[in-house]
Amino acid sequence: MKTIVNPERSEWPELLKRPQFDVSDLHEKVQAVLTDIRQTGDAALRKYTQKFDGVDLEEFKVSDEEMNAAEKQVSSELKEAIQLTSANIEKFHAAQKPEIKKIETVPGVTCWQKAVAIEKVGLYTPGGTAPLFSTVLMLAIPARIAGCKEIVLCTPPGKDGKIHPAILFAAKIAGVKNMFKLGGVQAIGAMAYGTESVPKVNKIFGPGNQFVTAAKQLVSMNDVAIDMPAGPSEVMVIADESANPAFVASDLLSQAEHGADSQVILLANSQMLVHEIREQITIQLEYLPRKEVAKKSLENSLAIILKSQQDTLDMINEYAPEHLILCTEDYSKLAEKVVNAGSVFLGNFTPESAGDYASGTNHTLPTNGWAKTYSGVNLDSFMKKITFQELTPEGLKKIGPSIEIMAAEELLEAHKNAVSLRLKKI
Ligand SMILES: NC(=O)c1ccc[n+]([C@@H]2O[C@H](COP(=O)([O-])OP(=O)(O)OC[C@H]3O[C@@H](n4cnc5c(N)ncnc54)[C@H](O)[C@@H]3O)[C@@H](O)[C@H]2O)c1
Ligand SMILES: N[C@H](CO)Cc1c[nH]c[nH+]1
Ligand SMILES: [Zn+2]
Repeated sequence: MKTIVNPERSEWPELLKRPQFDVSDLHEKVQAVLTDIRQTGDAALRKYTQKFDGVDLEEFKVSDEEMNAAEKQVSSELKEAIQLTSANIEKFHAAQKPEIKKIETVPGVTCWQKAVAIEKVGLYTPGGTAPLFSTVLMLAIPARIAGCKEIVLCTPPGKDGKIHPAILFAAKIAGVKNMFKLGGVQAIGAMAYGTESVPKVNKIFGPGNQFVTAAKQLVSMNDVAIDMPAGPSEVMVIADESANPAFVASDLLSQAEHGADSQVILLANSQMLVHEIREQITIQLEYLPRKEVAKKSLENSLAIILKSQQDTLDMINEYAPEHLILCTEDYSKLAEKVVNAGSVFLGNFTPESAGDYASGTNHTLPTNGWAKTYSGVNLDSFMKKITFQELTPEGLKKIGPSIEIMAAEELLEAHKNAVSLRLKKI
């Protein structure tokens, strides 16, 4: 992790770039796999599951026996933790249900919008290097609360053709019935086009590696909607003298351990503080099973010393982090001015892991600066809104003449007639 002191604003764009990997032929390769899946369905899924996951699968669908067997393999402590987490995710997302508000824009003209669940959704849970069963809960619980009729879940099989029991248990708790052993591009292609064994969906959700992200982008051009670009995890921590260096180090490491392509950024107000946090990183790193992954990610990462509060705020909003942790004396004031971030964590006792697992907020969040325009997954992501309107004759009399004038000016005589004919009958 390099330290940079008071960089010039002109240097910020280069400094704040996410790690770049050579993806020049990525889209071409991913497109070839997608085309094969579209044309040959399950046969292609079999071929690429063998090639990329190293396993021959006859059946992709997870059976009821597998689901039930998993329940016995999960410890009671883990089951309790999953149940507590699920209850909190449920509480937080159920509270997001929109109310129908009927608005009378002028007397006799009533308009309202109704949120309706997307009928068929596809959820992806990464499983390449870590069994992210928490992602099952983050996606499947809001999908169920929204009322999605068909929920399809894909996650990669291990070399033994099995899925981690905690992923299966989480899926069961969340009410998922249609689950498939498919990872990477195979999963995204199958859900986007449908195959003999996998149903086609209307919208695909979930994070994943560069292959998953590229496949989601490609299928979203013509075939299916997607939630957002959710790529390699990242965190930005803002610290001053009130921050606990050990806590800050643990938060930086918690996102660094996700993948070699993750990025963590520390914004501090003194060299001394950066030094203390670095010391803690060195100590804590030694105990991490994923130390090598975290070390690689720290090579993509930065400690930046900024003296001015305004610079700190501007840098947060310029970087638009997936996760933002504010460990400063005046964190409430600072939080109010944040306009670009996926999820914000306030104070010394709010670790980013709380949002990853158990507080109730969603951990599927926009990365790579997309927090400037996208929200994280929430109940709305699983719904679309239909508008309704009803006019009385009195209402049509009020707005009809304006419609006639505008339609005529746009040279759309049929539009005008639709009003004029009715006005003559009132
Ligand atoms: N932003 C978020 O909300 C969020 C949440 C959790 C995880 N993540 C990110 O998700 C990612 C998880 O990645 P992962 O790799 O562990 O799991 P993954 O499930 O995304 O990918 C595994 C799949 O990649 C495919 N694959 C591997 N090598 C390939 C190749 N050479 N060509 C084509 N396909 C190939 C395989 O089919 C495999 O099943 C990490 O980058 C992590 O940071 C992001
Ligand atoms: N931090 C990840 C999102 O960037 C989500 C996650 C899942 N498990 C642990 N963490
Ligand atoms: Zn995490």
